[in-house]
Amino acid sequence: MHNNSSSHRATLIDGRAEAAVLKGLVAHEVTRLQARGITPSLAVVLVGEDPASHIYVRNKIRAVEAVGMRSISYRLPAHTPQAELLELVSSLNTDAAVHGILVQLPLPAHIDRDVVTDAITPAKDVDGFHIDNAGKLAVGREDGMIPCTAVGCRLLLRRVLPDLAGLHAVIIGCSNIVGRPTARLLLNEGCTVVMTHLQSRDVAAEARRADILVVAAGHAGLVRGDWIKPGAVVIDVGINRVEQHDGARIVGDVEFDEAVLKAAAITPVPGGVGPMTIACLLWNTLCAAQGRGTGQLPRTESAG
Ligand SMILES: Nc1nc2c(c(=O)[nH]1)N[C@@H](CN(C=O)c1ccc(C(=O)N[C@@H](CCC(=O)O)C(=O)O)cc1)CN2
Ligand SMILES: [Mg+2]
Repeated sequence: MHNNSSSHRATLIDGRAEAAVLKGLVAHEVTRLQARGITPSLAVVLVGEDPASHIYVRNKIRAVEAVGMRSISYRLPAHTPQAELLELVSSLNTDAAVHGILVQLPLPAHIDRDVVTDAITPAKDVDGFHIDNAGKLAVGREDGMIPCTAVGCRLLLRRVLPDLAGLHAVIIGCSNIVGRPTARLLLNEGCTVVMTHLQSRDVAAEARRADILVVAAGHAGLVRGDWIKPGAVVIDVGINRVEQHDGARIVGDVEFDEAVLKAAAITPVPGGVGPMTIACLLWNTLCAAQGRGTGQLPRTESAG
């Protein structure tokens, strides 16, 4: 995938179309489970008033219900004591009618995120953040729950690169939600993976070596066109709200207008990774109801 001509524009990787294909697959499987008297159920817990979190939670609940699953939502005030949140998690763990449990992040500062995620029964941990699930992925196992955004990134990459083995993948940003699990999945695919972060000496130089560049730094416009090797595939995980003269706009971490002239393929923001995160959450909830981890997603026919 190499193109240097000045008229070149990258292929857009359509996350909405890809997500629709996956949602269709989940909806079909939900029908089969319902025929056996099982309705997959997801408990969604939101603590506090973060406006973006409210939107994400609302979108997740809609998506859950659109594929025929059940959602149970809990909205707790920002001052909720950690012990109270842990009690709720504990009651959801023992409720046989609840298959998946999701605690929306970020949590208020007085709550220890790790304590809460580790309180969720690993088999119901549809975010894949529990230390048992993270640990499985860290040692190359994919029989646990795998974080939704990472699974989504891999699916989008596979759409344009059927064989990832041997490719040089550079990840910018090493969060437990995105960067680290995505690195693990790409390592499992046979990529050479470089993980970069705030302390990395020369992130641009690392990025320029990438066949696959995954950017999850949370920094609008961080990646410029000259950071991208011609023909690279760019996955932009960033979601940044920027104010402009004509109102607010959502942009990624990649300077899209520059990158589109260099990359072979790129995910847009919005409409790239974001919709896949939600579709993969539905898949994980289905898997939890089936009593198994995320597993391998079937290779779907082209979405677009
Ligand atoms: N418990 C979790 N918390 C958080 C996660 C997570 O996976 N589990 N990820 C993010 C937020 N997130 C889901 O929770 C999320 C963010 C954005 C999108 C999305 O579809 N974005 C749109 C554009 C955004 C917009 O228009 O506002 C897109 O990219 O097209 C989905 C999910 C942090 N917290
Ligand atoms: Mg997106």
